[in-house]
Amino acid sequence: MAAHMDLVYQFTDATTAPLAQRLLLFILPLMLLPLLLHIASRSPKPPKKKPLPPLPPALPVIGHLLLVGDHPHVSLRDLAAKHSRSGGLMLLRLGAVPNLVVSSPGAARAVMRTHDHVFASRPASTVVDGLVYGSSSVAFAPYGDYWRQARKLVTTHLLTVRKVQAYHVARQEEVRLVIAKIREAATIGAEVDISETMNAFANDIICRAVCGKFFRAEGRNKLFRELNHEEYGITRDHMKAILMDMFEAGTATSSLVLEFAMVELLRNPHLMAKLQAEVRKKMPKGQEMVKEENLAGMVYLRAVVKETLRLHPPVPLLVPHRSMADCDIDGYTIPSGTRVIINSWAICRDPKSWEMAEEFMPERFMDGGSAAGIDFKGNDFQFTPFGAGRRMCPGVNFGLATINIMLANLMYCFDWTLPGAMKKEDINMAEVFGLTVHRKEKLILVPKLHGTSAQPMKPEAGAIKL
Ligand code: HEM
Repeated sequence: MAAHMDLVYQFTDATTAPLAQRLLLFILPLMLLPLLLHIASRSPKPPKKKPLPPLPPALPVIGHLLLVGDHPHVSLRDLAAKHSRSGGLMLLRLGAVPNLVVSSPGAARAVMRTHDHVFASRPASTVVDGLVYGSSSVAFAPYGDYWRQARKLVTTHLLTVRKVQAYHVARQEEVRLVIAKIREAATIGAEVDISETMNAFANDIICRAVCGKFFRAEGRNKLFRELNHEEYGITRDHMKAILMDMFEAGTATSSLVLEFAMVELLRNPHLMAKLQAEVRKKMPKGQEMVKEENLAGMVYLRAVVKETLRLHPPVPLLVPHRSMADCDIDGYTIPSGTRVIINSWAICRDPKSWEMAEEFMPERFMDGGSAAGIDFKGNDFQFTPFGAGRRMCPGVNFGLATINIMLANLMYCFDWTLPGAMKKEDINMAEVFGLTVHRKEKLILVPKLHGTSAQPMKPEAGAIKL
């Protein structure tokens, strides 16, 4: 009994029974544990944050900057193949900025369709600010009221299907001027600088639409005069920025497609012959030039243009997007403010989506072909040369009208060869990367008038600049 009392004493008297105190401290939590566990299991858990997309190993400060070479679309494709799960999402730190790289149709759909409202902004860039009146152009403006008004202005006044059709006379006139100059070159056996000629042509087409017929001669400014900037709640400077944007966005893109189409057709003479046969067959006898109303039945022409856009999308990484809120995709968290690079070039060449992906094969888009139903209208995420969603290119119809009529006429009026002893294997396909990707070397070709056996008047060296 005395021993028992000793024990009780030891537990209760803090000064004289330290062993009992320590035992109590040990046993009490054990006794309370079931109760604590029960309470914890009933209280709401904070949501578990999803992980960031995979990042390749990075260097301090510069992050992944050195991993991106002279051809970012190519290095980003290779990095994504190595580091992202099924090639979809990967995070790169380029300097201080986190960049989400999108490299699969599924991830592109998530960014430009499912979460389009989150990713529809543009990152700020001081370079762009200097160039185009402080990001006030349509292409670089952040998402918001200003962008909405600016986009509405260009679509309603310049780029609707009806407006684009209304310019067909101007387009036909510009095509006629180019064809006349190439005819001159063909007659004297001169070479033609196709790169330069197509660029000037695309620029003149935009000029006619934006500035009116007499812009060059009289400095008049048709659309500037027509547009009431107050109606859109924007300043005159903004209006200038928006219309200048049309030259930037519309010239290089359309002319590059024409140039790459010609390069691919020269590299594949049997396809050029097939296209020429279609265009020449569909034309009424004796007509001097292809007109827009003749284009309707030219299905192979459309397939050639599509295939050119697939292998050579002029804007291979689209224009960067920016997220405006945290967003979960495919089990990853994408933090607000992330810059988004969509590698449309890589997706357009991915063998998982395309049969013989690296081959120029317009037949894939024809009836019965492996990509027969696929289009670039923003619904097929394996093929987005114009982007998709809110930021999709509003100039699709304008660009295609320019490309189709010119390519049809180049095929109808001339036969084409490479200069001198150059063989198709000698064509240099090296590219230079910018916002658009262009060929390192200019495309110089020799035209021969179709349907004439007459020899050129006198062979002449040097390319004609139109
Ligand atoms: C073959 C020709 C063309 C191609 C391949 C092309 C491609 C593109 C691409 C990839 C974008 C960015 C889409 C995105 O960020 O997701 C874009 C934006 C844009 N394009 Fe085009 N484009 C072409 C022709 C044109 C033409 C002819 C015009 C106008 C005359 C034009 C005006 C614009 C504008 C204003 C934007 C900015 C849209 C915005 O940010 O809301 N484009 N284009």
